[in-house]
Amino acid sequence: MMGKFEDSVYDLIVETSTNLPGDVRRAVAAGRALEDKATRSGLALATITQNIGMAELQVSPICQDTGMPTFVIHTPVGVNQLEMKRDIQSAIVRATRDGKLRPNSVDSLTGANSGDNLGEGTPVIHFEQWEEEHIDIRLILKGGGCENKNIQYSLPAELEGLGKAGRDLDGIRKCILHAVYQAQGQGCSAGFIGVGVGGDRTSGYELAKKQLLRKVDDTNPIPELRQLEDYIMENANKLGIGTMGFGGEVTLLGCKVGAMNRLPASFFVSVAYNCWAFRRQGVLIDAGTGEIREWLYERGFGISAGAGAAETSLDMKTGGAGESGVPGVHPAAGESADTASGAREIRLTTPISEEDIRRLRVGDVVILSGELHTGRDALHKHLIDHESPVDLNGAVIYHCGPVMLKDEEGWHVTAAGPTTSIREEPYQGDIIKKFGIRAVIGKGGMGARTLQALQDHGGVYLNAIGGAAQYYAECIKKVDGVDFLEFGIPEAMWHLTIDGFAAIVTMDSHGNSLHADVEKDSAGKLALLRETVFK
Ligand SMILES: O=C(O)C[C@H](O)C(=O)O
Ligand code: SF4
Repeated sequence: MMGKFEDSVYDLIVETSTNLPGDVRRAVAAGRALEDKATRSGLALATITQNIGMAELQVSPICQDTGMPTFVIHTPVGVNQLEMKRDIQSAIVRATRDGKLRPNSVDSLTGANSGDNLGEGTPVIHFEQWEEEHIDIRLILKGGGCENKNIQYSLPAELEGLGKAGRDLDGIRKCILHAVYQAQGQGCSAGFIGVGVGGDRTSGYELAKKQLLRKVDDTNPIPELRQLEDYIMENANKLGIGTMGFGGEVTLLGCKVGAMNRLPASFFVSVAYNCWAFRRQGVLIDAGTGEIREWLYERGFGISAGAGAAETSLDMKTGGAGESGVPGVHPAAGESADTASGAREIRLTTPISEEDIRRLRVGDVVILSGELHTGRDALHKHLIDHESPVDLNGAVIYHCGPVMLKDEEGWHVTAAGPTTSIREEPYQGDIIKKFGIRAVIGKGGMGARTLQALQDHGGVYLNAIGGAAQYYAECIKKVDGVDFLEFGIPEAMWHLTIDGFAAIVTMDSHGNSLHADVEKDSAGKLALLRETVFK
């Protein structure tokens, strides 16, 4: 029975992880059309577009964080759901082995990575029955960085900048604006949000996530909610947060709101924030054979996420491998050149001297060559009271948990974008000083303690483009080694040789932080949206 079902689920997983759907690509293209090309956000969007194309072409993960696989399934009465569950699990294991999913299931008490994406609570599978003849199976791969920016409000509430949010449509409006504001660039804006109004704390979030299954360009059948969605789409972009929190015109690409009944005492507004790498797809499956009958969202093939005109991504600008994959010519080492956006472009090779670092300013584009070392949560915690296995003097630490595959020749990088840096805020400043690190690469920015350490010691924070996992994987030329593989593949310390790795200085050694500036500026803009809109 259903002999092809496992293959069909495997195909759905690969498609979801590697080929961004048509409606999402069109939303990214619409965003690009609104953004000034010659800005940091314009560059970031161009890089994102390039990455979407590379992932499709190479059938490789769009982002290295392939998220928590979440299936929403409708089956005809009488279909064996236990058998389906086993097939889904084996498709997940196969997709992980093939590098289409990163091993992402971690034991919460021991920290052990199961290695195959199976474990207590993973994957998430919601079954429901229906009286149709086919099986409808939808999959969302939502990464941890944007999941961390989900937020739930309990009304009435007092919201920063917006004042009182009551139990009415205007109160909901304020919650949604606040949700976009508090995410800043950390969930890899420009994002998509699903909002659940009502329910309890659990069903409210479920409703919010279900909104993410709607097509980006659909219209809400409930008039008040349609109005609210339109209002949010128009006004959230006035916050000026921009792509990756770089500041700019485009912060939100989609907003979908649903409502359900609540208890008299509770009024929850639950917001599910999804990054631009909005990976969800679905298939209609023949309940007899298990074969795919139909894709439920337009597939991405041939749909440009670009705005049409030929524009410059970080990569093309710096003369690296462009969309054609043809490497260009880099300026000589250490040479700086001015670019169309007015940003200075500076080439550095590791190890980096204090003098070179002190010359960098917020807004500079740095093109790195040499070696870098990945490190995220487990490593930072470890380094606080242990020595490093390699010399980190003048070194570059990359907040990254890559997708890696091993064959006879050794390890290969399959996807390697940055992770959210703010999680390392409690450790980073001390670690920079203890080991003499000169540059930290990540995304979303860091806080006051790190900024102080950068100033005291002579260091910079470089913001890479979140989700651009194929783009960065191409800059990694060699895997030199690995330490702490026992932390699991994403958390291990990978030693990598890079060439032409481009990122933007967003915190420098002179006390400047673009993140602090954008946050302050957007707080001011949020307060302008305080007046009641829905009476
Ligand atoms: O885990 C990762 O690699 C990235 C994560 O999704 C993040 O946005 O921080
Ligand atoms: S790194 Fe960014 S794009 Fe990737 S899952 Fe995290 S939030 Fe999404």
